[in-house]
Amino acid sequence: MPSVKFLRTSNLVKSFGSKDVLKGVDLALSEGGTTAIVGPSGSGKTTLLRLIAGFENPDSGTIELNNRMVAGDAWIPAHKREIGYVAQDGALFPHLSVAQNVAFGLGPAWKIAGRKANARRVAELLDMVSLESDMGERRPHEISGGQQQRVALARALARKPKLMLLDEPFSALDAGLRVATRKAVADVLHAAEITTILVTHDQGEALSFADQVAVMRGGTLAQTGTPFAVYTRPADLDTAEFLGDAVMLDAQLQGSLATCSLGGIPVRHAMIQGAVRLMLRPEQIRIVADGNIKGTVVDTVFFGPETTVRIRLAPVPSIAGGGEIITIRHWNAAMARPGMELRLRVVGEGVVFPAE
Ligand SMILES: Nc1ncnc2c1ncn2[C@@H]1O[C@H](COP(=O)(O)OP(=O)(O)OP(=O)(O)O)[C@@H](O)[C@H]1O
Repeated sequence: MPSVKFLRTSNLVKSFGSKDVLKGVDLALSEGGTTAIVGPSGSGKTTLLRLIAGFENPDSGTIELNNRMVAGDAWIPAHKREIGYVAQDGALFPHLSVAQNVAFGLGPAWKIAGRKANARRVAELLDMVSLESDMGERRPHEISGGQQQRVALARALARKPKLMLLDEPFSALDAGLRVATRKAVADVLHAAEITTILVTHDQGEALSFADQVAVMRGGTLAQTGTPFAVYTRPADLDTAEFLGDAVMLDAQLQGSLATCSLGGIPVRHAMIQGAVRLMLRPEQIRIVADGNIKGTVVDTVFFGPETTVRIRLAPVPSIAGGGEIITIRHWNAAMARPGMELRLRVVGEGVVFPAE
């Protein structure tokens, strides 16, 4: 029997004019979980989020939320779905103070509760997102981008939503603030046990934020799984390359051993045999003092904490292979200078795809 899911979209289809944006999306979320929908620009991520929120109607397919049909065979409007929504730019009202922005999120309850109760609740919400209550007097332009996003979150939390939808809420922030704000937002949502969907085109953000990652491409979900599973066992080549840097080599697969210029690499769950494309993540390839696999440094790029190193693999006469250029990373720039000959070792398993 399938497990009961908090949110389930079934075969969701949506077009705008002649453009087919969603071509049958099946997504299921467990209660309290965090899902990241990641995919290239234009793949349909925001459209999916807007259908779930109730801002748009699907052409076909259904959405069930918390044991209710909300779209498809029935229609529950956005304001009755108990959903919070934080947009890319926070969308705060510029003419209202921070406290007034948050109070707006209380909705009709704001009119019923007394002034003191409202002020208390606003202070509570600001505290939840780690903002000092004296910030309440300020206007949005008087606080930082990260603080603005936290105010937007406080406003979205005001009505105690069961599901929080975050549409690229960190993308306008600079790198340091982005990481800190993301962590703060994740902690708040986790503590409040709110089921969350984050839309992002940033792989690192998706992998670090969520316990389920759904990879969207061309209006369908190419793969859904834990961050570890989608990163280490991508379902296809495009997903492999979208989720991070990949070292791709031609290989011959026999049983569960792929033979290539980097030696014999174990492969799990191989569905094919013979000529394949083998994928390894760069961090699986280590520079070692001693070993059979040789390569020569072509060039390097220094990034601070790490250096990317392009290496031309030595010829391997036994398989008529070698000569490929691979890119790996190393923490010590001095270990790899152009022209140096290195020894390499592969750790872990590879993933294979049909040969092109
Ligand atoms: N209201 C609309 N009318 C017409 N076309 C639309 C509408 N909304 C979205 N589209 C089109 O649908 C496609 C998918 O858009 P969507 O915003 O869902 O993608 P996305 O994956 O969120 O992209 P991005 O990361 O760039 O925001 C795009 O080609 C977009 O132009």
